[in-house]
Amino acid sequence: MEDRGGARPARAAPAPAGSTTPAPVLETNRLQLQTHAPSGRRMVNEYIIEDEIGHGVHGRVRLARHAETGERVAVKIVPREERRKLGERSAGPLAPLAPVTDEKVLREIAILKKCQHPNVVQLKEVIDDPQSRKIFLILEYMARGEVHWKDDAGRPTLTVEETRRIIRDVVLGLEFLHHQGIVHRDIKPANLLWDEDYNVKISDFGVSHLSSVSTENDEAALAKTAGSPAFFAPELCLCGQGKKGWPINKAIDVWALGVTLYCLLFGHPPFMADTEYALFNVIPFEDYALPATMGADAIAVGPRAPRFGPHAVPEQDASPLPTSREARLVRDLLDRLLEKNPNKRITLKEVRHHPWIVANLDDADHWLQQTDPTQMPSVHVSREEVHGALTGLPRLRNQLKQLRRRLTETFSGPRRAPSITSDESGATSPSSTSSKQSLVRLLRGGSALGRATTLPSRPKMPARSQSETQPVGRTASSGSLWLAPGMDDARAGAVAPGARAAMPNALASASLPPTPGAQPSAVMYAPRLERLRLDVDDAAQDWSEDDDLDEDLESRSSGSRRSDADGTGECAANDTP
Ligand SMILES: Nc1ncnc2c1ncn2[C@@H]1O[C@H](COP(=O)(O)OP(=O)(O)OP(=O)(O)O)[C@@H](O)[C@H]1O
Repeated sequence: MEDRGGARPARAAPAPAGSTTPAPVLETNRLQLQTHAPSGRRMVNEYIIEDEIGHGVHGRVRLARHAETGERVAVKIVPREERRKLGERSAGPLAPLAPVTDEKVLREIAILKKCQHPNVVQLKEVIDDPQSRKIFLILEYMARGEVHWKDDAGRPTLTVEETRRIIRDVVLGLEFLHHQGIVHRDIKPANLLWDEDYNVKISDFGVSHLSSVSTENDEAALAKTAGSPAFFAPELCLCGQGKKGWPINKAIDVWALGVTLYCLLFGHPPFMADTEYALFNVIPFEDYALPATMGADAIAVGPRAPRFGPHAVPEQDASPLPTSREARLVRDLLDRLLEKNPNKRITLKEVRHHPWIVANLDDADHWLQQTDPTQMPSVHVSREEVHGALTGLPRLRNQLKQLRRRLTETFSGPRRAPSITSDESGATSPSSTSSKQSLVRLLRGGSALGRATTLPSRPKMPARSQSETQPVGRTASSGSLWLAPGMDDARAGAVAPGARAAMPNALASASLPPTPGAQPSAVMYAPRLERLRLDVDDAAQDWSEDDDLDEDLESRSSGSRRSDADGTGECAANDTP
């Protein structure tokens, strides 16, 4: 793996916001684990799993490579929680546990799907197999990892110009998020990742807030302390002490941006204390000090003692500050970002226009125009989309209900039974066994039903093995109009014309209007209809009741299970990464 830190060479000009065509986020409902024969590494669907990059509260992040295209991605492996299923409480402690996806993870996925911006880490695919205990988030790989901003001695490692570029990128990403109604809530250097070309992107939406999906009012949700205390805004600290007053809104991210700017310039945060409690009393009430110089290039900016609070130095006693334009501008920006009162704090739009931010740009006006988030389409994520962010059993049950209703309507609704006709290939209705297989396949394909004709074109994916009896179901969501699973149940139940080709013959022909002149035998037909209904019930049973699906998954995919040393949860026969 290449160097993920170190010196930062000049980089290519970043793509302006909104200039890239958003790639659709793939939703894959089927996990296939196998061994990549040439390397002996494990594969998760098309991705060859390589080294661990890091891990957070929710799981590990592994580097991976697409087997066909060679593209590198980061795979965030998130375990589901195991919980007792509803309705099985009475069965006692021995009742099997069901994998449940953490609400936070669902929210992170829903938010990431919405965020297609050059300065936000891009989600490419979600592999969510209801049979697996893990969810796999395929993210754009940020080759140079976290932004490195201080050395072991706590000195800044970035020059002032490098800091400006980083902050510029963060401002664009953050302004875009706010424009989408998302408050990140954990802006700090550790959540800023560098790509190969040293473009900075915002990552980690684990505690982010999206007002359109929140079940409580925005302020109450935002007031819950989340993130890192050193980056907490004064209004959050006061609220934590039970003192209300200032509103809690997206301005908390602007404050955290100010703390981040300070960290990058000076190698330490502006407010420090021995305990979290003490820190909560410093942040709202004390001014910050300025060191003598900023950046690795040690540009004069101070020193300046706090102007208010217990350590304040009266103005007449303070020594004059350096007057370079750079120093004046950066001090002005810091003061306005680290304004205690959120009502008076600078807005992100003002930050983007601030002379320190636009300094040294070839054409500041053009850049400002290109990076205006109000010129980008706004997308809406509903509460349903968060819960439908993944393929869950509730959605599957819904689809089954829809399918059953359709079958019932089709077969027993009309007085005249539909014709049993041959399809284009000359095949007639399938036998009950094959219809069951087809039906199960259809159901396991999940959202393929009714979606096939609505999908935008997708990136080329490698062909799957023909022997695979349960194909990976895929859907894609378009750049700004989301067709998130579960979002539109009516659509899931409707059979689009193009989707018929993928349906079992009996279902396809049954959903077509009766063929004139055909003479079906009601007597011959009735048992078949009954059989199909039973098949639907069987399939529902398979998917909602079977708790030992992980074993099934393993045996299907890779043979014997070994350890979970790689964090993927499921192991291929060859266990060596
Ligand atoms: N897309 C990515 N490309 C490269 N490295 C990444 C990527 N995403 C995460 N990482 C690395 O993996 C580490 C863990 O990331 P992750 O988001 O899981 O943890 P975290 O920041 O602690 O978040 P959480 O609190 O949600 O667990 C990060 O510190 C980062 O260095």
